[in-house]
Amino acid sequence: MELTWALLASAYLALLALITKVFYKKRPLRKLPPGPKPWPIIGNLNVNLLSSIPHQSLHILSKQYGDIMQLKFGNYHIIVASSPEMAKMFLRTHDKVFATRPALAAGKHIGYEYSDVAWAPFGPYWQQARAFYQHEVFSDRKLDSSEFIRVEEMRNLFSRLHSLSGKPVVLKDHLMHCKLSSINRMLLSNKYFSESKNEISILELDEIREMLQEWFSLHGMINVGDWIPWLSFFDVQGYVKRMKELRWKLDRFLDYVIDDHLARKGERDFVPRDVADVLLRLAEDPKLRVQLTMDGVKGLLLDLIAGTTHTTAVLVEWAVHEMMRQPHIIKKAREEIHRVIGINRWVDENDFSQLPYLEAIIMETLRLHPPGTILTRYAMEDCNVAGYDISKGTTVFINTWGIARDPNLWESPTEFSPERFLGKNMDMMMGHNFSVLPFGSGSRRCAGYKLALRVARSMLGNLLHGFNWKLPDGMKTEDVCLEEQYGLTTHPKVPIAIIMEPILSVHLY
Ligand code: HEM
Repeated sequence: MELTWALLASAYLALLALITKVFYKKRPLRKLPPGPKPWPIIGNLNVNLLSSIPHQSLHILSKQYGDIMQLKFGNYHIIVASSPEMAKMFLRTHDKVFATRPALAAGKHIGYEYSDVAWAPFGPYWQQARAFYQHEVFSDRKLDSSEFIRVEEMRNLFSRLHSLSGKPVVLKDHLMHCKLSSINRMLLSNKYFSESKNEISILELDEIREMLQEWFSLHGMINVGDWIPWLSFFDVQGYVKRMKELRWKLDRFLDYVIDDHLARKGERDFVPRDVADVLLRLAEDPKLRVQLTMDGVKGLLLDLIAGTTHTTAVLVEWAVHEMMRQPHIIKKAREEIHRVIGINRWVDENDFSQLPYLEAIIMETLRLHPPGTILTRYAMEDCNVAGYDISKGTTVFINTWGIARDPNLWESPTEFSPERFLGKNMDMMMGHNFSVLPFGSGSRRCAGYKLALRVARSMLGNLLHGFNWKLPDGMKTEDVCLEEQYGLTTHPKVPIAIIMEPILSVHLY
């Protein structure tokens, strides 16, 4: 009897061993980057990360865990890179593995089902869309031919500021107004918003400004439903509800623009006159490598409109905030401009090569206040990075804000000092020098940097050239706020109101 039991027990154990061997392959040990211990269910999505400014929290965490660290958002792995060496690993060495973005709710709802360039997954559609931008919008020829629009709109801005001289103006609103008018005319041949009660249009200026503000804010939120999918149904933070509301408003605007263009297309002797016309013609092209849908047309237009209005306005805004705290920089920059340009004309988009101090101010602003503080990537396959095993499906954050403030790389890193860039070339900001990456790097580098730089240089240059800047009575230079408001573009938390006093001849305004 005992022998039978012993035989049965041995047979059972042998069977168990066989099943285990067949069904459970031994997992090789994976080497993972260090990181804080995740909590059950939420992982490291703790209150600190959700409520604070993410690039600042990640910067602090990376000091403890190193320049490559692992977090968990819900059940998903996140890798944070915080040094030039690690940034280079993801953006250059393994660019092909990480050349896509995670599919988050913002991309679905307000990135037109991932059909704009910024959200589109790496592949033929994204390549086709970037090539379209390159040829139809950002080539030097196209940018030169639309310069007159930007010049006209900038003059309109200066004449508005001239009429408000002596009164405090919230510069941010005026910069966005100007950028919005320019880009809509460049892309759509029309502004499509009204600037006063006497004009009638599909939207008022304030409405479109608020829509774009919301677009940028929602892109910057950490939406818990993206990382804990079973919670997405409840939309606990209400972000998806806001995205859907915004999508409705965007559709109303963009459908109107598209219908207006389609109506003109029916006219005799029609020739495409703007980017929207060309996109609508492509949407009907059966030979296109990847079909372009109406959502795609809207997504591609929206990227350009939003990309231009906020980013460049935020860059100029930060420069003004920093300079108002150090008036000697304003004086030095204005002296350079008046010496080189004289006082009888405005600064052109092409004058920058003769204005090294202005260029250094823009570079220093891009270092200290990169409008996009974190670059986002997504692993398309398993990859070994710096000896660590990164699995397919991992999201990667590259904290460019933290890198550009690293005391090991930059002397007095939090100090605004344009002098550090005197004699240096803007090329170093274009993704080759991994200690300063305001436009990103690799395949997903900013598509619109050429336009951005033309606009920022002439805008900031002319604000210095044509106006004295004064703080309102009772406000001291040290009162100018440098706190950040996080979003897809991180902008000053408290917008500055300054008094702009014209200094050139009246006929120029
Ligand atoms: C100061 C101005 C600007 C800054 C600092 C800036 C910065 C950036 C950054 C950091 C990225 C992410 C790059 C990466 O992931 O490696 C980006 C992407 C992008 N930017 Fe800009 N940008 C600016 C202006 C513009 C303008 C004016 C446009 C268009 C009119 C634009 C269009 C885009 C697009 C479409 C992408 C997505 C590229 C892709 O995923 O393939 N940007 N930008």
